[in-house]
Amino acid sequence: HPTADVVALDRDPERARLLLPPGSPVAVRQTPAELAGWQPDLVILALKPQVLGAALAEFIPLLRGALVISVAAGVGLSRLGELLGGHRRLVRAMPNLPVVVGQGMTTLYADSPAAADVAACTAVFDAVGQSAWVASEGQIDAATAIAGSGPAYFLALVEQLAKAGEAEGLPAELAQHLASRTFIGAASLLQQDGRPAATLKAAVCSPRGTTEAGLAVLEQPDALPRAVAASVRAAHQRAVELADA
Ligand SMILES: NC(=O)C1=CN([C@@H]2O[C@H](COP(=O)(O)OP(=O)(O)OC[C@H]3O[C@@H](n4cnc5c(N)ncnc54)[C@H](O)[C@@H]3O)[C@@H](O)[C@H]2O)C=CC1
Ligand SMILES: O=C(O)[C@@H]1CCC=N1
Repeated sequence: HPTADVVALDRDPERARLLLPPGSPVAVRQTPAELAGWQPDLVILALKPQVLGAALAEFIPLLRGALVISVAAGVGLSRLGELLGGHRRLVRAMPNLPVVVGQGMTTLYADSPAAADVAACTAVFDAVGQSAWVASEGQIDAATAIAGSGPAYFLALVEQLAKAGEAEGLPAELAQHLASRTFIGAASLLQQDGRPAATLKAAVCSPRGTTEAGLAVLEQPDALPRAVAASVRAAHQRAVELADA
C-alpha cells in the first residue's frame, strides 16, 4: 500500500536489504527494541520454525493487539499463541517462492478470524499472487507439502529433464534451455488455456507417438505416481514434526 509504513526486521539487516528493490521505501531494522513505541497494525513472522521458540519473546512488546501472520511451516496456532504470551489475533499462512514474481500461491488459516482480518490477509497475499483459506488447521500442513514445497519438485523435474536430454546426446546448455522453456511454456499453457492438466496432457499425445511412449514409462504406478505421493507424504510428515521443533 503506497501510504503504509513498512519495516523489515532481520537480525542480519544486510541480508534483508538485498531482498529489497533499489529505492524501496521499506525501512530495515535489526531488533524489536529499535522499534520501541511503534505499534504496527499487521506483523508477518517469517522466522524458521527452529528459531521461533527462542526469538518470539522479544517481539511481544511490539505486537500489542496487532494482526500477526506466521509463515513458519508446521508451527501451530496454539504454540504460536503461547510463544507470543497469549496473543490471539493470529493467522497461519503458507506462501511459496513464486511470490517474488507475483505468482505465489498462499494458503491461510485462522480460528474464527474477524472479517476485517480475513480481508487484510487476503489483500496482502493476493498482492503477490493468489490465496485460499482452508477450513481446518491440519490442511495447512498438507498444503505446505503441495504448494509450499511444490516449486522445488517442479524445478527438480526440470533438472532431471535437462540431465536426461544430455544423456540422449544434447549439449548441456541446450538441454537446460529446452527443459526450462518447456516447463515455462507448459505452465503458461495451463494458466491461459484453463482446461485441466490431464486434458492438456492428452492433447500432447499423438496416437502411438513419442509422448505416449514416454508417459507409459513415467506413469507406471511405481514411477512418477509413487515418487510424487511418497515425496508429498514426506514433506507433510516433516511439517507435522516441525510443530515440535
Ligand atoms: N523458503 C520458502 O519457500 C518458504 C518458507 N516458509 C517459511 O518461512 C520461514 C523462513 O524461511 P526462509 O525464508 O526459507 O529462511 P531464511 O533463513 O532464508 O530466512 C530467515 C531470516 O530470519 C532471520 N532471523 C533469524 N533469527 C532472527 C531473529 N531472532 N530476529 C530477526 N530475524 C531473524 C535470518 O537472518 C534470515 O534472514 C520458515 O518458517 C519457513 O517455514 C514458508 C513458505 C515458503
Ligand atoms: O522447506 C520448508 O520447510 C519451507 C516451507 C515450504 C517451503 N519451504
